[in-house]
Amino acid sequence: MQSLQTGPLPRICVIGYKGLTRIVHSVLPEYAGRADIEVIDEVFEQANLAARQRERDRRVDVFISAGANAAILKSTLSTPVAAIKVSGYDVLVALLKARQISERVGLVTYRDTGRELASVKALLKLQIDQLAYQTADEARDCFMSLAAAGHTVIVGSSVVVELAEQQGLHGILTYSATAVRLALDDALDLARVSRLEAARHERLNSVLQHLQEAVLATDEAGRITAVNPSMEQLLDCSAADALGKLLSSIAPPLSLKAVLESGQDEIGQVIEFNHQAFIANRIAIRERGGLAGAVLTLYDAKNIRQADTRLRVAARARKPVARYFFDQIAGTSPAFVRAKKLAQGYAATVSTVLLTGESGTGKELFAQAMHNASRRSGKPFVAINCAAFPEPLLESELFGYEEGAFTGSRKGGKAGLFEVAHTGTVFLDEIGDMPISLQTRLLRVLQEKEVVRLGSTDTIPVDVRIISATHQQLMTRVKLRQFREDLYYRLNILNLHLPALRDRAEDIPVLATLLLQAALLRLASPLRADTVIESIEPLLCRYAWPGNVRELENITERLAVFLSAYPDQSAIDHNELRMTLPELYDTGEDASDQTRILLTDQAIRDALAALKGNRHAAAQRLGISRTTLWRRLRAMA
Ligand SMILES: Nc1ncnc2c1ncn2[C@@H]1O[C@H](COP(=O)(O)OP(=O)(O)OP(=O)(O)O)[C@@H](O)[C@H]1O
Repeated sequence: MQSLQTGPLPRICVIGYKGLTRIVHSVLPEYAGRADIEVIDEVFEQANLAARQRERDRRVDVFISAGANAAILKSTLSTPVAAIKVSGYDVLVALLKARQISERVGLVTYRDTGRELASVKALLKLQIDQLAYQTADEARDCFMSLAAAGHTVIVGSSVVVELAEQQGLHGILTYSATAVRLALDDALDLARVSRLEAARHERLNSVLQHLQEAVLATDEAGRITAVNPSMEQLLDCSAADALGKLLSSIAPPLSLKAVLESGQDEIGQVIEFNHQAFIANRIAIRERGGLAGAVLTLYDAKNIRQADTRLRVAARARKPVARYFFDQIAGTSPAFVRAKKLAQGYAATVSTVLLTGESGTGKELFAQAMHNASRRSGKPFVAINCAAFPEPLLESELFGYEEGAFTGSRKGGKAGLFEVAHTGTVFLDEIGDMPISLQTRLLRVLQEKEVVRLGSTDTIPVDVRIISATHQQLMTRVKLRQFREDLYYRLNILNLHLPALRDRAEDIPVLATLLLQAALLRLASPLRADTVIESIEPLLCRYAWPGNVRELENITERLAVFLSAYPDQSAIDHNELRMTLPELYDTGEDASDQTRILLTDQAIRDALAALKGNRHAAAQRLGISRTTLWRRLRAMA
């Protein structure tokens, strides 16, 4: 036994005997670096044992042997076997050697060499007695009868040559180095093909192993030839126990008999197995035109239902999206800039955010911008106002329902907002108004990351980020036991307070200008928002803005409609404006002050004239900043 090469080369094992192995050794150097070749010097049963051992240990890609040895190995091993074949030329060379010793030669061949030998005999003018064998015992018998017939020179395989030598006769080997080389070349080809085949098999197997679906295959008789781990689990039976058994005896409801008989595939059948519903596909396997077996694939009906839900949600015409980005959020006051920076930082995290602030301060705007600046951008953004729905409706909106969950429930059920928002963000506005029973369900979603539809027991995994908002003091509600404390801490991981508009007065003219300009544009008015806003700035800044930016939006909208009736700004009727925006005038201050609302160029000139050009005093009297006065004067120049 000898190993000439190591490494990831094709592994070849040559099993020969005496004379043959000597020839093999003589050619091995020619294969250095091309194959890892082991040579075993054994015959028949011993050779077979040695080969089986190596096959069990997966140490060999291809075996090589000759004559009866090769026939035995081929019938017992599943590893490929390349045979060293004796050619007519090899026999001719051996007979020529024999003729030098005697004119009568005994020839023992593996199986009958046929007509080829007949012509050789005629050419050599030799008396050749030929006997053929198939088994080891027959080889021995052939030799014995030739020896008994008085042959002194016997040509044959290694075993025959050895027997001759033991009897003091001449034994001449039929094998040649060329025959060995041909067998080695065949073996290299076989090894390459079988390695490719093994790699493909391994790849397929690993796909099968990792499939969530339960898969099994049978041969044409219905015996199991492959099962994956999901199927093992379902059958409650290991692959080792299942392989080779009749599927109909292990799991009659899964039988593939009908497909094996008809050759017709059965796709998408609903079956029940182990009290679970499955969708079953039974597919016939065809090889070289004939039916070679069948494959069964079972899909868990629950997973299919969930996938169906996702598909329906994905197919909804209007996708729930966030429209706002941070750069669309206007405001330059330090308090606002701080809040925006903090929100941008939060956007980069995965944590839950609680936004607090009065109504209309921009909480939803911030939630959308955070979503769009997060890794979830492009995924759904779903907002719901928890104060806007009665409890049962809010529950079904949030968690969805199964068909038949309640009277009037929609056919096919309905996905809740958490399902719709899967992989994205859910914005829960006015969270402080969520009824306590729903707070418990919400907490479950946060903890388990799964929802259960109304009327169902199936859990649906959801991956959502939650941003909630409130204008209330949530802690006070916690103390009054109107809000669950554990939920409060779950929601309030990151906190962002948005300042009221009156607490960031600097932003009022900025926002008012932007909002008015947008409103004027919508009305196709040529007026410039900045000059209008400058003229009413004191009035805007004096107002408390209880409705914050939303209220400012409403007022600028109204103002735009009013202004669009005046193509010439200087002709604006101040009393009419007062009627249009009464809340701004309702400050309890002297009415004479309020007449300055629309600060015309003339009003500025008048003030400066009265105060002898003192800009500081004029700005004070006009109720505007010196910068505003300076800008207006420059525009008037
Ligand atoms: N900084 C801002 N820049 C531009 N528009 C703003 C800004 N802040 C708020 N808005 C606008 O004001 C309106 C109200 O904002 P939003 O709905 O986000 O407020 P909210 O705090 O969520 O209100 P509520 O608590 O009443 O739901 C929206 O139309 C929004 O576009």
